[in-house]
This record gives sequence, C-alpha cells and structure tokens, in this order.
Amino acid sequence: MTELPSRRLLLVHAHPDDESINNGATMARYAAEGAHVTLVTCTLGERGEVIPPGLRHLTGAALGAHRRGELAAAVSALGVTDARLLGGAGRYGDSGMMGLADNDDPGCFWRADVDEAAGRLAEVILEVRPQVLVTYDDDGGYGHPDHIQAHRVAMRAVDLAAERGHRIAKVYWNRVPRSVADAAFARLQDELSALPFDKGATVDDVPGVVADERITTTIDGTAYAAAKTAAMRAHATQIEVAEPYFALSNELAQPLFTTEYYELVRGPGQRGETDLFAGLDLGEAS
Ligand SMILES: CC(=O)N[C@H]1[C@@H](O[C@@H]2[C@H](O)[C@H](O)[C@@H](O)[C@H](O)[C@H]2O)O[C@H](CO)[C@@H](O)[C@@H]1O
Ligand SMILES: [Zn+2]
Repeated sequence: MTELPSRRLLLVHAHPDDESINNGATMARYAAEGAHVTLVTCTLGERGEVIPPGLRHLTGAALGAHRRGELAAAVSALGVTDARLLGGAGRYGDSGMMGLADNDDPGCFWRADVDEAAGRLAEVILEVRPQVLVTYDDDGGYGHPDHIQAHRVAMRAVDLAAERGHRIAKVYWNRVPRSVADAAFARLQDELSALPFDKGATVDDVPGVVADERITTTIDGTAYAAAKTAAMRAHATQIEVAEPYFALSNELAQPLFTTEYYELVRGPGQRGETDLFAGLDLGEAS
C-alpha cells in the first residue's frame, strides 16, 4: 500500500457542497501543503432544490448523479484526491429538510442505523488512519437531518475506530465566531443593493455560530480563496457566488468566509491554534 503523508485529515459531510462551503479553504490549504485530505460525503443530495433554470429538469437519481459530478469538480478545484461516498454511491438517500415526509423514507440517511453507517466510516478511518477529523456539531450546524446524522455517525465512528486500533487524536466541529459573523453581516447589509440577490440572510441562518470563546482554531485560507470560490461555483445547482458573498437556492445572501473556524471537542489543544494538527507528534506511529 502506498505510504500516505505524515499529516492525514478526514472530513465528514452530509451533501455535495457542504465540504466547499464549510471547509473549502482548509481543504485546499492542507492539500497544497502535502497533507492527505480525505472527504467522506454521506448522501448525493438528490432532494435538493436546483438554482439554474436550465437544470431544473434534474430531480431524484438524475440530480444525485449530477451533484456527484459537481462534487468531483469541486474537490478537484481544492486539490483533494481522496473523496468518497459513505457506503458507495446512493447507499444513503438525501433525507430532505427537517419535518418533511422525506424524512420517513426508509432508505434515507436520517433513517440509517448509526452503528452500521459508523462501521462503514470506521473502515475508512482504519485504512487512512487520520490524526484529525472535522464534522458538524450535534445540531448538524443548522438542524438538517443529514447533517445531524453525519455528526452522529462521525462521532460514533471515532469510537469504533479507537476500539479497532486507530485513535483519532483531534476532533473538531465547524464553527463561526459570533463577532466575525456579526461584522460580516453588517458589511453585507451595506453592500446588499449591489449584489444579485434579493435579500440578505441573518446571523441565525449561518450554521455553527457560537460565542468567540468556543473557537479554538482559526485557519487562514486567504491564500486559497480562489480555490474555495471555484469549488463553490462547481456546485452550480446549489450555490450562486457573488464574491465575497454567496446564496443557496433560498436566494439569501451570506458571507463567503475564507478564514475558517473550528472548535476542538476531543484531543489535546488550546485556544489560539492556527493549525488543525497543532500539538501532535506526527512522527509517532499512528
Ligand atoms: C447547504 C445544505 O445543506 N443544503 C442542503 C439543503 O438544501 C436546502 C433546501 O433545499 C432548502 O429547502 C432551501 O431553502 C435551501 O436554500 C437549500 O440550501 O437540503 C437539501 C435537501 O435535503 C440538500 O439536498 C442540500 O444539499
Ligand atoms: Zn448539507
């Protein structure tokens, strides 16, 4: 088996597009620095809305296949070569927004057995042996069933992998510090009239906003802004970009962050980190 780089990062996401929105600059930076970046996406997003009128004929499996192609283009823009679908393409269906009848589809990710799905993710962990894992908080950032389930499966897989021989040293949740969000939305209100979007989102619409005190790690991805923006543009059915803002199909403008923030929830570390691998002895057998 080919020797993997000494730094190995695993990110677990719900749908194609979440990786670029939440961690595009981080992924591009670590890939450019030679770390091994593995992305696991849990569904194909086949229940998503479609922004471009010319693509609105895409629904169900056809939309899922198209978004799989968007995901491939996005990870290529980020320089990431190891992108996987949990359990293989289509194993877990898009569950739709919380409260919809879609959530009752027996084949959707929200209805998946967490231990079974986590066992599949643990196999990836035992193969790649990452030191760091990134996922959402227990609300999935904004309460979407697939995001909540991705959190649950990821956190369970960390425990299963540890039982089976690989302990992930550091686990982070995606975050945005409130002071940064407040300042960005103040600027957005000033600039909204010049944007191609009807309205602005609010801070409450942004996943993972927490008090500044909970932020442990700041990844300055300014140098990788172009890669992140290109990756977000690749998800054309879901995202419209008007730098330094973007909107989803709800047409609510929100800031496109190229500095990305994290909360360390497991493992050694301290506030003020600027590296997800901070404090790790990467020479140790792992
Ligand atoms: C960013 C994200 O998680 N997108 C999900 C989400 O999509 C939203 C949903 O369609 C909602 O109805 C829209 O108002 C919003 O603009 C969309 O971003 O949920 C989809 C269905 O589960 C999912 O496919 C998409 O990736
Ligand atoms: Zn999502």
